[in-house]
Amino acid sequence: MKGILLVNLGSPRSTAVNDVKEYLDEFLMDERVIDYRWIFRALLVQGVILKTRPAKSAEAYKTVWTDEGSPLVVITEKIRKKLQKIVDVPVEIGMRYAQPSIEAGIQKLVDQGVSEIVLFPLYPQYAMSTTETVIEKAEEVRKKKFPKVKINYIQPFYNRDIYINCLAESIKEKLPENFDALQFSYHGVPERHLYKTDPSKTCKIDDANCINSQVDTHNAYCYRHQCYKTTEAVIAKMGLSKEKTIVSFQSRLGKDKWIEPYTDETLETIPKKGVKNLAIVCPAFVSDCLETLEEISVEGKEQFEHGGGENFHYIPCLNDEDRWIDVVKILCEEKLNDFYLV
Ligand SMILES: C=CC1=C(C)c2cc3[nH]c(cc4nc(cc5[nH]c(cc1n2)c(C)c5CCC(=O)O)C(CCC(=O)O)=C4C)c(C)c3C=C
Ligand SMILES: [Fe+2]
Ligand SMILES: [Fe+2]
Repeated sequence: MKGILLVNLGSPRSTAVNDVKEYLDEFLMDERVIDYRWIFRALLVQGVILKTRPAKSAEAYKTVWTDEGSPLVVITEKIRKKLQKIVDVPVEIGMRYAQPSIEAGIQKLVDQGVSEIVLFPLYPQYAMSTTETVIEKAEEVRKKKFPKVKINYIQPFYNRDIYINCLAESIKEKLPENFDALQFSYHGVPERHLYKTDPSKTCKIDDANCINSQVDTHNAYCYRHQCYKTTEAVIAKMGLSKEKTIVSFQSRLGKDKWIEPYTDETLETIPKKGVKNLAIVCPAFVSDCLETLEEISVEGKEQFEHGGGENFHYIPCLNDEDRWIDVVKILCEEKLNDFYLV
């Protein structure tokens, strides 16, 4: 029997400082997130970051938390429920970090008689810290606990027409009548991660070709390339000009160089260049979360206004919109059918 596991990033179990600390410990000790040798990672995470960040992050989580829990987990569960209504195999969720874990999700499917799973990492773009770590973790769990279970993984879908159409329509519907620019703010990653996922090791970060060229052997797994390609395809679909579009990267952590331009700096400076009315969307996230509801909608708005901006319009993620659920269904069904081919 077949089943579907939707995997998202995960959130702390509550906004208590200790729960946020436990979550950040698991998240940041992932070698695909902070990719230093174990000893240096432990020194940085446990010796520095976990001393102060949990209290600060707990305060931020409190501002977005709902009666049902973390927005990210609540929305992922809503996606599951809606998908379950339109497919005829069991659907469960699993989080890469914290609860409900990937292992718990697989266990729930196995308990319903499932032995072939389509696992959907809910990230449009590939990165070590997104798709790669989800597959790595799921394979570890599968080999250790469920060796008889087969898993088919859904690949990044940033360039799939069905997804681009869905995102373009969703943005179009929510755009204000008057806006000077539409900003696409993606979660950032350290520049180093782009080199690490380049199989040919030839990426020149400053070379615009990396962003603009079609997919080739060097950028096939390049997160930044995929973010720019997402933007390019969406604005083409919307009929929006490049001149009215801004791409930037948010949520930096630590002292390393992250991919540029940075969202916070961009928000402060664009009003002086004439962008007084801004619409902003975050297409690295399929569901709203701390990074969109607090970092962009609250902090980002303040940065924009501080820079002289007048109207800041945040465009929500796809969340549980019906048209997105239809895309999830199609992507899952493609992989469900793959099992027949092996
Ligand atoms: C969407 C893709 C994501 C990438 C790429 C990513 C990389 C990445 N993240 C951190 C550090 C943090 N991220 C945090 C929150 C967070 N990150 C993503 C997604 C991506 N991260 C999401 C969806 C969320 C929100 C989770 C939620 O519960 O709503 C946090 C925790 C919050 C905080 O303390 O600010 C950290 C820390 C790194 C280092 C990294 C790159 C490798
Ligand atoms: Fe993150
Ligand atoms: Fe490159």
